Amino acid sequence: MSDALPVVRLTGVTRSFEQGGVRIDVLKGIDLEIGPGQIVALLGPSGSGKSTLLQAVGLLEGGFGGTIEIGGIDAAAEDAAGRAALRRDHLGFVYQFHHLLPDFSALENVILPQLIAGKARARAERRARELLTALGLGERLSHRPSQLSGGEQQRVAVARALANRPGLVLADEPTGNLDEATADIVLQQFLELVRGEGSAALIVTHNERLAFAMDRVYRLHDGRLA
Ligand SMILES: Nc1ncnc2c1ncn2[C@@H]1O[C@H](COP(=O)(O)OP(=O)(O)OP(=O)(O)O)[C@@H](O)[C@H]1O
Repeated sequence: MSDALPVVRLTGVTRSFEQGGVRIDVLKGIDLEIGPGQIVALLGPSGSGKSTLLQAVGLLEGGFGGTIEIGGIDAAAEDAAGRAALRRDHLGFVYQFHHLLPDFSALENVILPQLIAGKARARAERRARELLTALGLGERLSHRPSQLSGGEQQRVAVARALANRPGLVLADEPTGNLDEATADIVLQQFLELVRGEGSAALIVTHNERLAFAMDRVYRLHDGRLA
């Protein structure tokens, strides 16, 4: 294990929900450390709290106990703007459904987050072309999401997540809405690209075979990681 700073470190992270007067403890004390470039699979039955754990790392929601550090910075010590900056500078997101902007082309969907992060247009476009081409979409740059297949849409979402070179990519069942054969191909391409880029990743998946091709595999069970 190198002594490089982990991209994320969770210490004793907890999360409970209260519904109709009943309290459920979904996360009961999660310790997790992911180093630079490490690809980590997260498995677990439906309702075990995988998405909740990704939300903790994604800093989009409050209500978590314990400590969440991103790039060595304690997220709880930051205000909303500080947490937004941590997300922008360190994290990329891929969801089960792509959430691409429908009125923009594949290329523009990958350029946009880079412009928001302050990159110059020409550089952002070069990067977007490079990523989309690596994912086999070099001939689909000007297609809108509705003109792309489900697998192609998801690959654009992958390119978008990687556009700003995040230290950590968070992926919540990134191929969950695709048929099995397409899901396999897209997840493999995603893994190869993440590896090539040197990003770390935390990937929720039901694909045990591909999970075991990752660097580490965790299972979430009864609120804890094993
Ligand atoms: N906002 C909420 N309010 C109340 N309960 C919630 C809320 N969000 C999640 N839960 C509960 O927390 C538990 C974990 O949900 P979560 O979505 O994290 O599971 P998951 O492992 O991702 O499941 P799946 O594989 O089905 O997506 C579930 O019992 C769910 O009902």
